[in-house]
Amino acid sequence: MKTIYLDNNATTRVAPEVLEEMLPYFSQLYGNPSSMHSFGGQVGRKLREAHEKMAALLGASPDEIIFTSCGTESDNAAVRAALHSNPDKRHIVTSRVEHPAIRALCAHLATRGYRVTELPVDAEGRLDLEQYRKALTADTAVVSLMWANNETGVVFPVEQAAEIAGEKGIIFHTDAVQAVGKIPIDLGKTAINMLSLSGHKLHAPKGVGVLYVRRGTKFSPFMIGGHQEKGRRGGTENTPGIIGLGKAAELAARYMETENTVVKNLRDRLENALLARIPNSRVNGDRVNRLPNTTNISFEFVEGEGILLMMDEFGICASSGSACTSGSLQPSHVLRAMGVPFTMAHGSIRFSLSVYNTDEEIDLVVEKLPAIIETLRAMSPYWKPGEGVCARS
Ligand SMILES: Cc1ncc(COP(=O)(O)O)c(C=O)c1O
Ligand code: FES
Repeated sequence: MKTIYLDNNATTRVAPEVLEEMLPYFSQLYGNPSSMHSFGGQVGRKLREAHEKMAALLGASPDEIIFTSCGTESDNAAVRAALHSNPDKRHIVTSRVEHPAIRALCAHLATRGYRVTELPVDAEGRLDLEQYRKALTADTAVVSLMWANNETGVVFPVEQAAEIAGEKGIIFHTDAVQAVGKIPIDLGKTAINMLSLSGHKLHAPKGVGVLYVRRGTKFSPFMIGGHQEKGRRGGTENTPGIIGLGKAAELAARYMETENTVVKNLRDRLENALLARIPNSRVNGDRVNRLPNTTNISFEFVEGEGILLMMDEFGICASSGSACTSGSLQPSHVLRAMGVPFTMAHGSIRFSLSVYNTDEEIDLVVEKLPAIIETLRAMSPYWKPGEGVCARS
């Protein structure tokens, strides 16, 4: 059975060009990039090239790019560095819809004497910039707001938010793991101090990420050790991964327009067809300020897990916005923050596309899903439109 992969916000396929670029660095060119000999030196040159390619994608300069092990490490390193360089300040501003890499970190810091403000979002998942401005105080050390939400694709106005923080001398970090490669980013034109991204969301392999640190922003390393990454991230580099992510950055720049035309059209076609064919369905999140590849759709009175299992039988991969898998009967914190009613939140599915998806794949999902929802609703004693009771709540 062919896999129809519509779960690209979870992880992406390594692009064939990326794999090809990486392969020699496992077996033939395995030298240590820090070695004095030319065998290692040639790998060091290739790493510098990866910094340049990543910098070009982000509108940064190569010495502002630090390669890390993942998005989570970049997020942790950024927030901790900001707190370290502001030892007298104890306040962190973030939002209710951040990825656990920030949310759980802030919850941890709250147990270590920091005060955390989690800004709310409206029903469309949007941030109120006035409320944000008011949350910033003389005690605020760092703001961390995601550029785009992994569950809904909603894009936050981080450039404006960074300006506002900058005016008050507050360090601004953004988790751009889902945004990079999908929307144009030109960091040279913004006041953003730090930005995180992850290779595996960008058609590079898992286990490599980037932390951008603006020149002039104080930074103390999270990983203390050797002099790698100019002393800002100790540890022998994941050379194939970094070289792969450099190549992926080059490809992302090339595919940016395709993401915003071809992929966006496929996403819109999928979304519109499902909404038209399936009653009691709706899109979660702002449909205007949204990533071009993501749609989060709720199918009322059914469980997301049931939909995923039935789609799996046709090889269709997507994600559910409910949290039963984590042992909780609560739907995702993102949908709860948006106030999505339980009957809707429990049946929410995230489809996230990539440049590798085709018209035929979208046609198949549009053909199969209405019957799946109908089957599940027929099994649910609560499928009485208008009355709104979740099958398991
Ligand atoms: C918004 C966001 N931040 C951070 C991460 C974590 O990235 P990684 O898996 O590379 O640690 C993810 C991955 O799901 C994400 O979507
Ligand atoms: S999300 Fe599983 S019980 Fe509602």
